[in-house]
Amino acid sequence: MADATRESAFDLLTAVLERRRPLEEALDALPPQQSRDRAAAHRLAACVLRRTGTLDAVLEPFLRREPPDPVRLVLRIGAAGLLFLETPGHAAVATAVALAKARGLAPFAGLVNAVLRKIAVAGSAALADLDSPRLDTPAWLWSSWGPDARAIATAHQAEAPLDVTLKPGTAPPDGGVLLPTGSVRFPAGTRVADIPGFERGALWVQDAAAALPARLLNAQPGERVADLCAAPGGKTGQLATTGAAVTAVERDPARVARLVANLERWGAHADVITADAAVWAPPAPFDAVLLDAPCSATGTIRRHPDVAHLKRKRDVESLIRSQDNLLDAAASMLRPDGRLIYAVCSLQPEEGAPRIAEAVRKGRLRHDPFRPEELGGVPEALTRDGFLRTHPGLWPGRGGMDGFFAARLIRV
Ligand SMILES: C[S@@+](CC[C@H](N)C(=O)[O-])C[C@H]1O[C@@H](n2cnc3c(N)ncnc32)[C@H](O)[C@@H]1O
Repeated sequence: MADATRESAFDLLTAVLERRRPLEEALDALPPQQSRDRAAAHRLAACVLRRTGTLDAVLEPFLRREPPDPVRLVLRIGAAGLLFLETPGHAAVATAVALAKARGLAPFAGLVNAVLRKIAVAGSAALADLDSPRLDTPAWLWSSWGPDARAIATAHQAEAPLDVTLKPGTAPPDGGVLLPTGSVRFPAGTRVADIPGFERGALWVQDAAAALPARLLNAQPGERVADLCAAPGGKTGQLATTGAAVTAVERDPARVARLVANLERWGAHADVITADAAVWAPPAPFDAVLLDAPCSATGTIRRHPDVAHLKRKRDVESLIRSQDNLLDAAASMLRPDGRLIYAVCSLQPEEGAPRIAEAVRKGRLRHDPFRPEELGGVPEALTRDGFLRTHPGLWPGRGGMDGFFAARLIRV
């Protein structure tokens, strides 16, 4: 019998690569009988997505002709186990052969067996001389990242650590490392539910870089603050625990429900509005607005390796139109001299500085550069123009961080 983890991983990978569904969505859609192996299947599928180019390069010399896509998937799963997940050779080969049979690919079982046995014999020597960071990165992304491409792509090869944001007054939990920016970091693979304080809502999962935009807004007690595009609410939680009066705007009702449940668990209060932030008008202007705009999310590839497979260059072109619209809307919500933080979890240059230039050109906002003391914990993320630019290659000795761009604008 094929093993359930590999069958689930095969189904997850088919959903992502054939049906172009996000990996998280595919995980949620696993039938209940497969959900027991969810974590292991997720890890295996994520490894294949992270290392697809390398796995195909390793398989290449052993394939005389192009196998059907599902057979290639079985081979990638088997090779990932052998080369990256320390699966013993005989187990990786036997489970891949069984998987081929279970998924109606019995005529290819002999091929799977022969190819994987050869890779098992070669071991890590099969990886020698391969430029993995480059092989595992789509060409359009590599070229868009300029001189940082190799550092970013190298960081993408490893599983990301787990970062949490602490509610003010919470002591850093045991086992975590307090980062210079205030987030607490746990080793990759840590289950958040196992961290003391999680159950009582004293902390929530948020990458160290993702925690910076809300800090840079510097919300003060009593200020009226808006959080636009708010769900699942990591940034709303940060703002609400400053004592500011927070209004969170989110358009997707299912995600609003998650946001409300999260705020309740954290004991944080915000007025939650279900609306399109590009058209919603507040009853009175805000002192400050955080706009965490929808984006290509390429800054989260190390956590969501499916993004590198699913996003296309043309997606960025349509996203920047909605970013410009949301910036216009955010400007309209601010009082004179009110401040706006624009943030995106993207590594794509078009979603960063040019959006700020466009907003400034329209005349209602001016750029207010971040000062070095505001980014004391991560000075390397401050650009010469006064923007925040993080990427996974920063903090190489500490486990990196997600890719974020942020800028501050003032209503004139
Ligand atoms: C990057 S996520 C936001 C993450 C969130 N700020 C946090 O820190 O947890 C983007 C969110 O924006 C929402 N969204 C996208 N376009 C929107 C719009 N025009 N108005 C309101 N919400 C929007 C999406 O439904 C999604 O929940």
